[in-house]
This record gives sequence, C-alpha cells and structure tokens, in this order.
Amino acid sequence: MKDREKIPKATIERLPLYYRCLDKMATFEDVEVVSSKDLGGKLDIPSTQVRKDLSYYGEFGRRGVGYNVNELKRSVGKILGVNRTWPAALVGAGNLGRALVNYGSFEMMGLEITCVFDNDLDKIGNLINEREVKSVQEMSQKVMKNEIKLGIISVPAEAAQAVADQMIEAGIKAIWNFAPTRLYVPEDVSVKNEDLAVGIVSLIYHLSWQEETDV
Ligand SMILES: NC(=O)c1ccc[n+]([C@@H]2O[C@H](COP(=O)([O-])OP(=O)(O)OC[C@H]3O[C@@H](n4cnc5c(N)ncnc54)[C@H](O)[C@@H]3O)[C@@H](O)[C@H]2O)c1
Repeated sequence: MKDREKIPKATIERLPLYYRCLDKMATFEDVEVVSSKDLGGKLDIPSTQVRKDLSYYGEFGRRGVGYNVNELKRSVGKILGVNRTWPAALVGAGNLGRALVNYGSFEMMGLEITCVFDNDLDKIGNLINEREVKSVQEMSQKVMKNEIKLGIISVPAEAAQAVADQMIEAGIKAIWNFAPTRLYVPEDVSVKNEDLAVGIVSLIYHLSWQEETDV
C-alpha cells in the first residue's frame, strides 16, 4: 500500500461509492465477478480511474478476468474501516436528528448511532428507533464510558461549537457536522461538514443559468 498521506482525497472519497456498489452487487444482484469497466460504468467513473484508485491499496483482481465482488468488497471495507461497527453519539434529536437515527442503511457503512442527546425536556425520554433520547448533560459520561469516537451534530448552528467542544473533551475524534457553521477543533479531530443547502443552491444555480440561456 502507498504511503497514506500520498493517496489523493478524491480517491478516498470514491472508495465508499465502490463499497456501496459492491455491496449491492454481492447482496442483491448475486454478481460474482465484475470488471473495472462495469464497476466504473455503474458509478460514472472511468475504468482507468477505478483501477488507479484501487492500485493505491494493492493488487486486486486479475487482468482480463476482473474482480471477485465479495473479495473486493471485503478489502475495500477493510480499507475504509467499515468492516467493524463504529458507535456514534448524536446530539440534536430534532427533525434531522430523528431522520438520521431512523435511517437504516448507515450500519452497512460501519456506523451505528448508539446514543442520542438533546437539551429539550419535551424530547428527553422519547424513543427514536428504540434509542432513548437522553439529556445532553449525560453525553460526556456516556461517550467516555463507551469509548465512543464518533459524534454527530444536528443542533442549530449557534449551539454547534459548544456541543463539539463537549464531544472533544469527552474523547470524540471525528465529527459529522450537519449544522451550517464552521467548527474549530484540534488537529487530531476530523470534521466532515454536511451542508445540504449548498448542494441545492448549486442545482438552482444551474437551473437559473439554463433559464437565462433559454430566454
Ligand atoms: N432538517 C433538515 O433537513 C436540515 C437540513 C440541513 C441542515 N440542517 C441543520 O441541522 C441542524 C438541525 O436541524 P433541524 O431541522 O433538525 O432542527 P430542529 O430544531 O428540529 O432540531 C434541533 C434539535 O437540537 C436541540 N438542541 C438545541 N440546542 C441544543 C444543545 N445545546 N444541546 C443539545 N440539543 C440541542 C433542540 O432541542 C432540537 O431538538 C440545524 O443546524 C440545521 O441548520 C437541517
């Protein structure tokens, strides 16, 4: 395997796409062998790119034959770290938080939201997908006790930094942040910002340009 630092970010971001596609082929489509052309074709990624991405991590598949779907899925899963389950703590059991806790397919990607916190007395004690919403005051203790390393923030932007600070103090090392605000974190903590509004605005941008050129 290449030096981790030298692997392009874009390659790392494509790996989950390969993994999900391989999982679908293995689980629902009973496909045993796949070529880089077919795998890339399903994802709109050129076959040369698929081969290059995988080559950073070793030699997979056989020239002229293709990749064994299950073997490649296992290898990519191991590279991604999704071959095990990572428990996560979610703070903010509102509309988005509830949708995330109810979503059934994160486990396939190695994520299990094991505890949910909020500061609203009307929400504390409620069940979401069999998880009881606990007071955010209990978060640090729960995270430390269960050695949870992954945190999910779905509180309003104004509350996000304080929640992140609390998570980090408790030992969280990776934060999936849905609040539309920048988080300031130490170097050894990773943050992935998920800003859905930015995605939709780029679509609207294309729509509005299309309308202008249609006039
Ligand atoms: N709903 C969406 O589709 C959506 C889409 C994109 C981004 N977001 C972002 O996600 C976040 C949540 O959105 P929402 O629609 O679920 O809001 P919401 O108001 O329904 O939920 C927010 C929850 O956070 C809790 N909360 C607030 N401060 C807290 C604190 N300090 N500690 C613990 N809990 C706290 C509230 O009690 C509430 O239950 C927001 O930052 C929003 O901008 C939401």
